[in-house]
Order: sequence, then C-alpha cells, then structure tokens
Amino acid sequence: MLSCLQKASRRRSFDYFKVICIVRLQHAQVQSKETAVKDFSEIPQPKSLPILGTFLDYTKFRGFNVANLSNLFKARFDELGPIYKETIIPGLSEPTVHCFSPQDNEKLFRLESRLANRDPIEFLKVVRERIGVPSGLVNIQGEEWYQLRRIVNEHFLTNSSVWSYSKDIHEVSEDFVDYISRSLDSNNEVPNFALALNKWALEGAGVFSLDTRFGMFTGEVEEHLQEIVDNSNLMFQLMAELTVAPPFWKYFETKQIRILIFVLDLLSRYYALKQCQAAQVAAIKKQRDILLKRIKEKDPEKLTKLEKLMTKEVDILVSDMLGGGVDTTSNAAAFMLYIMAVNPDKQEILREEIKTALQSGKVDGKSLQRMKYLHACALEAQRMFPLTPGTSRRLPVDVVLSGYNVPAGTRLLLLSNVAHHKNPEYFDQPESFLPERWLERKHKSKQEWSNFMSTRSGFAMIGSFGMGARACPGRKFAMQEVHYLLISLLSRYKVEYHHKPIKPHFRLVTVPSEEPQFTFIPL
Ligand code: HEM
Repeated sequence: MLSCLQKASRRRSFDYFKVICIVRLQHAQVQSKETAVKDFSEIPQPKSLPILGTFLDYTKFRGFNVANLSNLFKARFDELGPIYKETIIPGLSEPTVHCFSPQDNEKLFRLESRLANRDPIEFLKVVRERIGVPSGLVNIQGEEWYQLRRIVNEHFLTNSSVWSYSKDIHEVSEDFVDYISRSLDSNNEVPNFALALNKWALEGAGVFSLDTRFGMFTGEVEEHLQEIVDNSNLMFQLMAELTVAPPFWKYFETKQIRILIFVLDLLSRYYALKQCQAAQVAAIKKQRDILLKRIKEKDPEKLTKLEKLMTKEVDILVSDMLGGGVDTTSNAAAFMLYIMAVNPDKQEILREEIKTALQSGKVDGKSLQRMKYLHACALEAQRMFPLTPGTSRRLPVDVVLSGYNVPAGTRLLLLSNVAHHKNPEYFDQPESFLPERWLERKHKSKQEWSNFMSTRSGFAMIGSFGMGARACPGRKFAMQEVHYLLISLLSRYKVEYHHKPIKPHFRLVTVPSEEPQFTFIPL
C-alpha cells in the first residue's frame, strides 16, 4: 500500500479521489472475517406506523424540512447505528438500507464492478421521456452506460483534457473578479452574490461543454441564459423534494413534476440550439462513431441496440454537463469562500502560495496541480461541508454489511459523509479548519501519512463526488473552476464574512443555509 501512496504523492497528485481509490484498492485485498451474521429482517428500523410507515417524519407535522434531510439521517444514525432499513410508506416506497460504516464503504467499493449500478433518478427519466429527450448518462445502466462512460471519462478525467481548458477557465474567473470590482456596494459586498456565483458556474460550464463564452459578466446576457440561471436552482430544489417525497408523481402529475417538465423542456431546447457548435461534443461524437464501427465489425447484433442508445445519449450529454455543473459548482465555491473568509490565517497562507505561483507567470493546469496548500484547503472544505450527503447503489450480489446479510438487488444509500465528516475518531479537532491535515509533510513519516489516509479518513467518507466507477465525471472540471476562482479572487481581495454562520443544507447537493454574502477588501 505504502508504495502506491508514495508513488501518488511523488507525482504530487492531490486528487483526493485518486488517493482514496488507491487506498481503497489496497484495502480490497484485506479479507474481513464475518462473525455471527444476522438476517436481513433483523436490521434496525426506525419507528413506523401501520399503513403510514415513517411518512410523517417527512412532513411539516414533525418539523421536517427537505433542507435538513441530512440532520434526519444523522439522527437516525445516532439512534440506530451504522445500518438501518426504512420503508417510508409500506407498499408504495421500496425498503432502503442506509449505510454509514467506513468498513461497509470499503466492502462495497470492492464489489463495484465495471457496470456499477446506481438507480436512475426515476422522475427525471419520466420527465425527460415526456418532453422527448434521452434519459442521460446519469440514468442509463449496464453495457450502454459503460460504453458511454468510457468515452466520457477520456474527455472529462484525463489531465490533458482538463488542463486544455485552464486558460479559458482562468479568464472566466478573472472576468468574474472584474465584475465583483464593478459591483461592490458601500459595504464592499456584491448584491445577490449567490446569483453571481451561479452565473460564474454557468460561464465555466459553457466553456467546457460548448466551447462558448456566454459573456455572463461582460456582455448582454441572452434571455435564455438568464432563464437557465433562474431555473437551475429551482430544478435542484424540485429534484430534492421529489427525491424524499413518496412517489405520488407515479400516479398523478404533481405540481413539482409540472414545473420540472417546464424547466427541463426549456433547458433542453436551449442545449439543442447550442450543442452542435461544441468541439468537445464533436470529439465525443467522433469517438462514439469509431467505437460503434469497431463493435459492428466484431458483433453486428450487439450494435443495433447500442447504436440507437448511444446516438441519442451523446446528444443529451451537453445538457447533463451544463445542468450538472452549475448549481453544484457554485455551491462548492460558496462553501470554499466561506471557510476561507472565517479562517483569515489560512486565507493568508493560501494567498502567499498564490502569489508565489503567479510570480512565475500564468498558472496553467500543471502548475495548478503543484499548489499543495490550495488542494489541501479544497479537501478540508469538502470535509467540513461535504457537497453531497452521499450516493446510492443497487447491490449486485448478496453481501454482509455491518454484520447483516443484505440480499442482491437491495437499494442502498451510502451516507457516511453525514455521520463521520466531523467524527473525532477519524479527524483530530474535527470542528477546526485544518488544511494541514491533508499535507503529507504534516505527518511525521510516510507510514503515518498512509495510516491517516487508509485507516482514518480513507473510508470514513465516500467524499463529495461519490465512489468507484460511477463517481462524478465532472469532478476535475468542477475543482479546476473553484481553484481558479480562489487564485483570481485572493490575489486581489481579502474575503470576509459578517453574517449568520453558514451551515450545510441538503438540496440534492448541499447548499449554504444562509446567503453567501461576502465582504471584499481590495488588497
Ligand atoms: C462540485 C461539483 C459537483 C459535485 C459535488 C458533484 C457530485 C456528483 C455525485 C455525488 C455524483 C454521483 C456519484 C456516484 O454515484 O458515485 C455525480 C454524478 C455525475 N455528475 Fe457530478 N458533481 C459535480 C460537478 C459536476 C460537473 C461539473 C459535471 C459535468 C461536467 C457533472 C456531471 C455528472 C454526471 C454526468 C454524473 C453521472 C455519472 C454517471 O452516472 O456515470 N458533475 N456528481
């Protein structure tokens, strides 16, 4: 294990995901001994009423608010332990096993086949069918998913591909900081900064998905784009509500479904209008065609189904890239700015690193990767504010989790982020923002570093971007955007925050509980 970690660190790679994967792969070789395995029926369950199940826990009568869903998960974890099973409305919703244990994360990671199965977001699939667009990478399964994902990975996850956008993404962040300079009010704040962050994220998404600068901060903004910004927030809010609500929408068209149809229709028409211009999309399409040709030569029968599916799925990819990359990235930036604002000493250390990097000219993808403190700050910000509570999987085979037999086909929610991100068992001084814990040199020896990464934090959280083969393909793009934002902003401004403390709120992705309204002091 050590040698793999050493190699990764020698390459100065701070891709959290990569290091965690190495640790997980090494763990995969460790065989765990199961003792006295209990039956699936014995998995603890929350108190449930006849007919209504636990439905009332998700209503205003019990003080529930979708923004606090993570709190409900955490309360269940505190009461029931590392695994529980819940059926919200018996007969209507499916029993779901909630897993919090780092050891279970490890086991599940080991089981992830190349055809990792995460259930489709059913209501999204239904709505997309209604408006006649494909269901998207996020929703497809099996061999079709695998073939498309292979192509996507090559364009999304290789350094050369991500770095080729560095210059443009840096320019986006510089334009954004110019906008901040023009917009400061008498308190040195930017009115409605949350909206400005959404525009910044959309501008970045436009660069890597359409090769287009939308000009959100520099020109007249197209009406359609304004609608996209306005509606992408609403879309995530509705999707969060639909995720936790009992699936009444299966039986009649609820208000949320009606609004979602309107929003997605609007978004897909806009993407259809624009996507043909994008070089990245053209490259993906070209690669798809080569792959299909190769399959045709080998196995013409297999092709028919795959060809049909891949042809339309690539068309919706741009929509996934824009849709998936706006609300998520802007919230990641809001949390990152907040944590830097309330930790001025750490902000100063980071500013020094940025100054040094800028002294040697423009920061490109390669030199960005060498900015260790910046990466450590980003990892620590994600620990303190995990950008998602977790993810879900459909179990491919029978497996023992936390001492219980769980049969193949069971739906799992993996929620260790919620339970352990501030657990002192895994992280010293968990309430403190300590980027240094992610710096190798902080640990006295290589062994200590490897212990920290493996036994302590390795599986404690599944991280902000999910895990295994189905983890977020946009993670490198997203983090590159956030990093450049910090570089541009902190080299020109000191960032402060003078409002109510911000907490993480669940809304499919985690969002700040308060308006992220910062004070920018020119340097
Ligand atoms: C900070 C920003 C982001 C966060 C926190 C985030 C988080 C996630 C998570 C947790 C998953 C599920 C992973 C799993 O099940 O293991 C996911 C999947 C996905 N994300 Fe992201 N994401 C972000 C940005 C982006 C961006 C910028 C894009 C587009 C370029 C994107 C596109 C996708 C897609 C297409 C999937 C589905 C992948 C599949 O099913 O194969 N995401 N994301």
